[in-house]
Amino acid sequence: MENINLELYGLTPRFSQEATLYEGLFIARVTEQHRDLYKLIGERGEYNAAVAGKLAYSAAGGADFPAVGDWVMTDRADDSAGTAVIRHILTRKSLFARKAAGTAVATQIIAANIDTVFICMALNADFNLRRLERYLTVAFDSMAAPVIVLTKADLCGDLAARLAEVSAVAVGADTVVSSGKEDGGHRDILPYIGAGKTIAFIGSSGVGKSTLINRLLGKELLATREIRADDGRGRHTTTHRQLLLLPGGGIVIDTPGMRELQLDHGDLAGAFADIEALAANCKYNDCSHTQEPGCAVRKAIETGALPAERLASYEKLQKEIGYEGLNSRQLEQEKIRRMFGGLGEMKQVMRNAKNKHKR
Ligand SMILES: Nc1nc2c(ncn2[C@@H]2O[C@H](COP(=O)(O)OP(=O)(O)OP(=O)(O)O)[C@@H](O)[C@H]2O)c(=O)[nH]1
Ligand SMILES: [Zn+2]
Repeated sequence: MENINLELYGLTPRFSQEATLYEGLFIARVTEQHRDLYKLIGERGEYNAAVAGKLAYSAAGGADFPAVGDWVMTDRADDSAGTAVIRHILTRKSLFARKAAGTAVATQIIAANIDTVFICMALNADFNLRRLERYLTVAFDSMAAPVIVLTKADLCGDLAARLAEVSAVAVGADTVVSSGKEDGGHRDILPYIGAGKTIAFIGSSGVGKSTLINRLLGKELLATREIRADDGRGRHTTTHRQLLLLPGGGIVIDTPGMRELQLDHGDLAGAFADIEALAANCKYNDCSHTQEPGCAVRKAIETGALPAERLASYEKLQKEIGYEGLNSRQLEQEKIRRMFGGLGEMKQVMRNAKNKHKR
């Protein structure tokens, strides 16, 4: 019987404490998800589990389903006598979610309990400040701490200029530079990684996420682009765990969902703290920053303190989030299953959501 130190997998007193509420059940972390089947790591090692019928039945559009990174309570400590059953999900400290296709409110949880998310953007043709703003919005919404990683520094002729541009949009997030081509080219991200801390990488395809993860793992576990091209079997040909321990300490989550993360939820207030701060000085509380007198935002654009494109992308994202209104965190916390029990309650939720975005 193995004896696993779950702290290495990110177990903290806060989760242990919550687990004591469920006497007779066993705590474990989700390391892989394959449709309805989950792979978990528990005190006795890895085992397979499925979701309890009751949990599945009450799950509202996926927000109540476990995802990679979740801490869960199961009915057995291993699967030696059959697949275990997941009975509860412990309260998430962060989560990445997306709207399930074709539905208005159903949310699919992509990954949970990530401490730090590295937003990767390459310093070549991929470089796009507007996209960076969108990723920051998603990251702030998740409650994971964002760190911007500018990759492929070896392909950049004017690093200082790029850094200056990024610093104008990177409100509240650190920025580091990496180069996958150079030995130790990932050293600047190391201070953000430590034992028991869970990290993840997001960013466009091809920016070098797998390359960075392989560096951290110290081996070519993930197929990077040239390897994939060779064998023609498509991405991620090497079957790999979706939650992995790093040899130097820490846990990396890399699921297909994280890689394809759509930019549909976001916390504008976090990603656009500069605009929110300016707006606090507008003469009118509900200033739309279009033609109202005493608008501090427009004034900042006139004086050049705020780039006009930044306000434009703020407005665009605001519109996109708009009526959808509810961010993933609200969905999680308020449990839509109960919220949409009655129309009156739903209206109240919409009102709250609208007020939230007005602030
Ligand atoms: N010049 C240069 N190339 C790099 C660097 N990092 C990665 N690459 C190359 O960029 C390509 C894509 O890298 P990947 O690590 O597969 O990118 P990814 O972000 O994991 O891509 P997806 O798996 O599609 O999401 C590969 O050919 C890498 O060798 C870098 O710092 N400099
Ligand atoms: Zn204004």
